[in-house]
Amino acid sequence: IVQKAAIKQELRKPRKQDGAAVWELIKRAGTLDLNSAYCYILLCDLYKDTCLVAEREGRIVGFVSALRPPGADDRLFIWQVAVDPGERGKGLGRAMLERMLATVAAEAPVRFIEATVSPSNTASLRLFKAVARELGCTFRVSEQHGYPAGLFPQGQHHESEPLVVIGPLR
Ligand SMILES: CC(=O)NCC[C@H](N)C(=O)O
Repeated sequence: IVQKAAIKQELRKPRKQDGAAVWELIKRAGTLDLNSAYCYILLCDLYKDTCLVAEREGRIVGFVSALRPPGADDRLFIWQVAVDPGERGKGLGRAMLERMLATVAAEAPVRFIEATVSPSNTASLRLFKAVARELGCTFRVSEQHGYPAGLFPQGQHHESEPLVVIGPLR
């Protein structure tokens, strides 16, 4: 039996000093939209209450950015979930989302967790489905919502980003 390697990392709120390492992680992850380093420094500073990093032996190996959409105070929009390629398959993504939910819900109730996930990002879809199962509530993908490919600049050939909705959470 292959024992799942014990996950030895710390999940914590980011600091602006983590921004550059988060940018490097997103670049390594390769499946996400790489935002500017400035964007990640700002997220780790001004949005630290709804962001989280996983640090292992001094390296940033995981990151989640989220926000409360203005005017929808019972929703939590998960922007990016990034796991270092070397740390995949150990439940880190799920551990980070569960910690994020627990932290944010302690401040104010969360009834719906939302995200956009491209069809090719099957690992991310599996992760959100697992979180929905864990929470005992429905998971659905709404093609009408989210960000269709047509919203992106022609030359980028960006995939569509359908909206994933988990909830209502009990
Ligand atoms: C949940 C998640 O990681 N979504 C990714 C959205 C988008 N492609 C991005 O990378 O920001």
